[in-house]
Amino acid sequence: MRRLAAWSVLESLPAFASGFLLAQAIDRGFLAGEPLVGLWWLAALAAVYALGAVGTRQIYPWLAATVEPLRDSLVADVAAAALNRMADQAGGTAGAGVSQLTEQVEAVRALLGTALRNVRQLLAAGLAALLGLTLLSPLLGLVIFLPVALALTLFAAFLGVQVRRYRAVVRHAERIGESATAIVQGVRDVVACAAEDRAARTVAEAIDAQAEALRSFARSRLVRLPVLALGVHLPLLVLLALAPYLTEHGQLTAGQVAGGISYLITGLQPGIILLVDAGGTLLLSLAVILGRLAEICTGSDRTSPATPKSVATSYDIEADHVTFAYAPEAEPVLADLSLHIPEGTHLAVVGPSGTGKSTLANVLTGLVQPQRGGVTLGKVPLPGLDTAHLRSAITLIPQESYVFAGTLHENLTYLRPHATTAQVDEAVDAMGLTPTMSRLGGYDADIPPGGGTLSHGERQLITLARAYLSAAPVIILDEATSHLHPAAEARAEQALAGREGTLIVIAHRISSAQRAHQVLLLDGSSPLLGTHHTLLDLSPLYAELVGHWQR
Ligand SMILES: Nc1ncnc2c1ncn2[C@@H]1O[C@H](COP(=O)(O)OP(=O)(O)OP(=O)(O)O)[C@@H](O)[C@H]1O
Repeated sequence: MRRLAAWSVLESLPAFASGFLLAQAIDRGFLAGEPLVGLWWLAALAAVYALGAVGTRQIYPWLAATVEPLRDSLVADVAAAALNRMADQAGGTAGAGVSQLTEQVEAVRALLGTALRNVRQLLAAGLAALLGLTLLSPLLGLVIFLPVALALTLFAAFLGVQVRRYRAVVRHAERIGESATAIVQGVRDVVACAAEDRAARTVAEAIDAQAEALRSFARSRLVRLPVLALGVHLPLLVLLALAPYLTEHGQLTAGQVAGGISYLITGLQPGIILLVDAGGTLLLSLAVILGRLAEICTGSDRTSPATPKSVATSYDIEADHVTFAYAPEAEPVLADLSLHIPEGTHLAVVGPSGTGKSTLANVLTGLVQPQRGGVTLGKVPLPGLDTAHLRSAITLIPQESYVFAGTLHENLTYLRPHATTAQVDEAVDAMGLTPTMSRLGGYDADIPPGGGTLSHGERQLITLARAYLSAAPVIILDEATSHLHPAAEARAEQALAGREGTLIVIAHRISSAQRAHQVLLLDGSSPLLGTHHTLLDLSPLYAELVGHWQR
């Protein structure tokens, strides 16, 4: 940087000397009736330009020597930070993240190269011109310096606002990329769940936010107008307005006026215009991208410090005084519910419609958070568990079967993509899915969007086989057998209960409760837990439900 600065002095020599030499050529040569002398001064000016060119030539190696090592160390820091942070995130796409960041480093390299080449050159020329002007005529120097200083102060005062607003633009652009990437990666799930509109809304919101951020940034750029008026137009106007008076009173010669105009037009004005226009956006981009990279390297871009999440080592489920309502003013669906489900239990949940059975499944899975009380898995509160771990520990199968466009094999192994053929065969056999598989033409049979010709029962069997195949120690079926006939339901439930681990069945038929070790009766007020037989004795509501089911 020091060498760059030193060669910049030589490079800006023409800007410093041009007005003075031009003034000499006019005053001592052409206006004094000595054209040859005038030409000599102009020849001196040409020589100074040649010297300046030597300075420019010497700048280039030092430009590269400044920019390239900076780029190398930035790439190393940023890639290391990105890889570290993605190693912390399960399922992080390190490759994409690092390539996006190294692109930003390339942008820094290009911007810094341009800034050091052009902005430095014109700013040095502007400064040299101002200095030359002051030496040529201290009075002119002062008169020009005042509006220029005012313009630069105004520019500097608004630079912070511009940087903040430009940073918001960059952040919103990143958000568009993130939300679009998430949707593209999960497009199969988006289509299978008919969530296209919601996905489109998510991206649209990010795009609207960026448009607003761009408008706000554009408004902050309006400050360039008064800056250009003060720094570029006013000095020339002042010089031209004062020139007749000052020359008449012997304060300035005609050559000095011409020299002063030359300083303004060839030195000062281009410097200020570039600083405000191209240089402004260039320096802003540089500041914002470097700031982003620094945040990534220091980890300060995360909204909250990453607290290490736990994993459960056992799978007892404990609900402790859980109260949950769908809205603050709504009646709680679950009120002060406490429940212990030891690992390995087969529990059936029964109750009239609307008493909160599905809600309980969502609370136990951590999909919704209770307003009071909490749920633990293996003594770890659900919010403290690593999300990926929680999702792989508890498989929730809802009544609406999630079958997506893909092969039958892909649908079966959705929760265990690396299952062996023997494991898949076992799951298919256990769920009684073999006839369906034969009908479809084997594991490679394509299932079209929406499930094609699959019956509701077949779809449910596919999702049940998927749950059977998953390594989840806890499976929750939320009326997931509602389309199966009783024998098929019994076969599937018994197979799932025979796996190691916990099975919670939100019962669709009384037979589900009869098969379970424990039955939880939800009736909207005081839940009851017992066996099928104890509840029959204890609870008229349960007896009524059983009677209703058996009719
Ligand atoms: N997303 C929601 N927003 C607001 N209220 C909801 C929501 N989901 C469920 N509810 C309400 O919460 C109550 C319990 O619903 P839930 O689906 O948990 O009951 P359920 O016992 O599973 O019913 P069913 O046997 O009919 O499936 C109902 O009154 C229901 O209308």
